Amino acid sequence: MYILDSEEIKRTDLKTIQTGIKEETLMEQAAFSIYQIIKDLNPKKVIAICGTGNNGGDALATIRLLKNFGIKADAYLNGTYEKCSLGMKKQIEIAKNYNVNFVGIESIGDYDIIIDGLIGNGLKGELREDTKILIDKLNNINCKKISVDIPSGICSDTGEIMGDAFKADITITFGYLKIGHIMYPAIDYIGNLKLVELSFFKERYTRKLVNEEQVKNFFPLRKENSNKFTYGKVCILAGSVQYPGASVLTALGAIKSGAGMVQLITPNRTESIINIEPSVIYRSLDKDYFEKEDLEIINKDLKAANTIIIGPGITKNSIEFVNEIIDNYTEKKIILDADALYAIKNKKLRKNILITPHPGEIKKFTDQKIKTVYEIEELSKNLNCNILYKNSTNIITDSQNTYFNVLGGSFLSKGGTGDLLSGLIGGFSAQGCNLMESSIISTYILYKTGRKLQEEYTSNYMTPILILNNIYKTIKELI
Ligand SMILES: NC(=O)C1=CN([C@@H]2O[C@H](COP(=O)(O)OP(=O)(O)OC[C@H]3O[C@@H](n4cnc5c(N)ncnc54)[C@H](O)[C@@H]3O)[C@@H](O)[C@H]2O)[C@@H](O)CC1
Ligand SMILES: [K+]
Repeated sequence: MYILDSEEIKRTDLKTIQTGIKEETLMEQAAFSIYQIIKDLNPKKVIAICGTGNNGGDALATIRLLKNFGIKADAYLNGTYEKCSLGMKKQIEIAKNYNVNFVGIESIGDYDIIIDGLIGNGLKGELREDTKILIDKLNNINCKKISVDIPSGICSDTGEIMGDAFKADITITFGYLKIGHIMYPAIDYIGNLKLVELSFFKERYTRKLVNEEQVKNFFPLRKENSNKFTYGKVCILAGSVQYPGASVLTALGAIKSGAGMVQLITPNRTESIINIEPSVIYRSLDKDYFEKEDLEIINKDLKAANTIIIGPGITKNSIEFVNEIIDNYTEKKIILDADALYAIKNKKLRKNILITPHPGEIKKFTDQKIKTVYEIEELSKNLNCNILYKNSTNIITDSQNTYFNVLGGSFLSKGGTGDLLSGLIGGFSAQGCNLMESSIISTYILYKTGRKLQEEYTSNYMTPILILNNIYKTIKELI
């Protein structure tokens, strides 16, 4: 499923109109879908709060339909006729022909459903003071709230709250989801999100939502006629005397993803991995941290792998070591996680490298302020590598194509989940998936499993190991 920004939506609208489908046809389709959703709620009295743009037009057309089909429905126009868009002016004319009642601001508390048609895709900058006051008033009315397209006050491109925002129980949008629908803090204002189709001219776009169908397409299937070499080798450079557990979680993630061989190399002694999972090929360098000169000792191990994971638990002491890995193993797929990210400051990377920062880790390698999907895509372009940005909504990008994963939740907010995720990504990469595909599959499996378990175990009780031990249930749904 494609995710569009406000410009792409406008372009789609224009292209559709250029094919010969009129704007009012699209508006009527939008209104009819909203009408059907509202009708099923059995309302007694509905009011639409209409702005002067086409968002107001959708809301007003809905009121006209409700009234025409016997439901009490009025409208409030926030502005003057003169200020209205052509589409909205037309809707006002039609509404008058249907005797729609336009009420004053003093009456808007008397309804059991409020339709928010103030501002949609046309929001520009921070909300005007008078609009903020109106939205605050609406938010304090106790009734069911429905937003047309996107709650007024939310930026369609980022999901930011531009001063204030209408708090909806249901948001009904058209044709495509927008970036603003799937990012925090907007998600807290959107309520139940419903997507309805319009006769839009369909095209290909560069941003998509991660869903089961996609993951099934990328998932590496296994053949009966195969051996361990069929599924690749991943070499993990992780851990330190300070963080011994991180390496264990990474290795377990890699092995349970289906990689043919998983080698774990730690500076410190973490022999316990053998007791937990004897199939892991384990090697300790018997020291506190990785250092540059260790490369000679482990060169053969790294050469034998197709994927290298480096970073979980290594600490800042190993920056030079990480740099050597990046510079000397250019033909390998490399996943740089956690403290390995310190090494990439001012470095040009490669297309076969993935970095996996969470918001707090961005400052390990750039002073740039990174928040929006545009900034992440730009960062990917500048660094010349793939990025998995681990925020509440995950963003996975190679700068050309971007995927959003919205399945995460508070069950992930625990130390160790990131280590496990790196292991899974490395494991799928070893099996032949590219780093984007591996990130998409791994985040999907981990988050979907966590989401299901959370219902039984609660988010508090969840641990990375609990999720890992159950990922087979999600994998079964994919193969
Ligand atoms: N293909 C499409 O794009 C379609 C769009 N439709 C509707 O049209 C909407 C877009 O319509 P428009 O482009 O006319 O724009 P909107 O109606 O979304 O926004 C314009 C309105 O917002 C107000 N506004 C903008 N910035 C503001 C600010 N900072 N503070 C206070 N008020 C502000 C303007 O004064 C005006 O009243 C969509 O959200 C959707 O509801 C539908 O009719 C169906 C088809
Ligand atoms: K709206």
